[in-house]
Amino acid sequence: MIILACATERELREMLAGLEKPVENGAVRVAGCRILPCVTGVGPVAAGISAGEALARHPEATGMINAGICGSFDPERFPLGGICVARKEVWPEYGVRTDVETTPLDYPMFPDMELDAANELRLDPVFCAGEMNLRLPEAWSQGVSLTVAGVSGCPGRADFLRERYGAATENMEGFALALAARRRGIPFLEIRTVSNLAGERDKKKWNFRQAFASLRSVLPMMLEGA
Ligand SMILES: O=C(O)c1cccc(C(=O)CC[C@H]2O[C@@H](n3cnc4c(=O)[nH]cnc43)[C@H](O)[C@@H]2O)c1
Repeated sequence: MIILACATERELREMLAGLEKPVENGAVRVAGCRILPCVTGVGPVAAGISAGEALARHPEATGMINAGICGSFDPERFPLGGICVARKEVWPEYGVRTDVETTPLDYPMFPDMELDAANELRLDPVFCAGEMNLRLPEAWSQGVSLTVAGVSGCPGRADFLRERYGAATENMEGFALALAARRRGIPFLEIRTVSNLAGERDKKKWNFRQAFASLRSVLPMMLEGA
């Protein structure tokens, strides 16, 4: 059974739209795959708590997908409405903050867990998709995904994060969910659709509707042939 974790009801609804889904003990069966829908709430704290609860309640979970909308640092490779796959998750706010930047703490989040850096998790989306018997279309761009509690609210912050981390996209839950899956030892995939440019405050330039519409195409493509 795969946990499908989305921050909001709306994102979850779009992910499951149009798919046949007879209910089985809270899970839904979609094209032969058992999926447990989970609304995590917005932000890394809510997501971490929700992931812990879901994994405790469902020790039989064999994988986790995090799906939702995101901001893009690179509109050429990750345009509005585009589907992107995280190949690394970074939590840039974990560390020592100066006026200039945040340097990762020497102290690990979990002393019994080795991360790639104190606040980074390398992901392996192709391998994890295979482990979950899912397709990962090659057309979906892969990039570094940042998880923040504070959404980038100006171009300067977005420019800094893009340069510092080689970041492709920004979201508010991915790192927490990836860490929970890593700790449990199950495969993890993060698939997001772009709703806005990171750091762009002009809502007329956002396109949440297009990002939600793109979410509808994600599961059917991943389940093709399943
Ligand atoms: O009020 C704002 O400035 C603002 C800017 C962007 C997004 C929001 C949201 O309420 C959405 C948060 C929700 O969606 C994901 N998301 C979407 N775009 C971004 C982003 O640019 N930076 C971080 N997270 C984003 C996020 O995962 C949340 O679940 C508000």
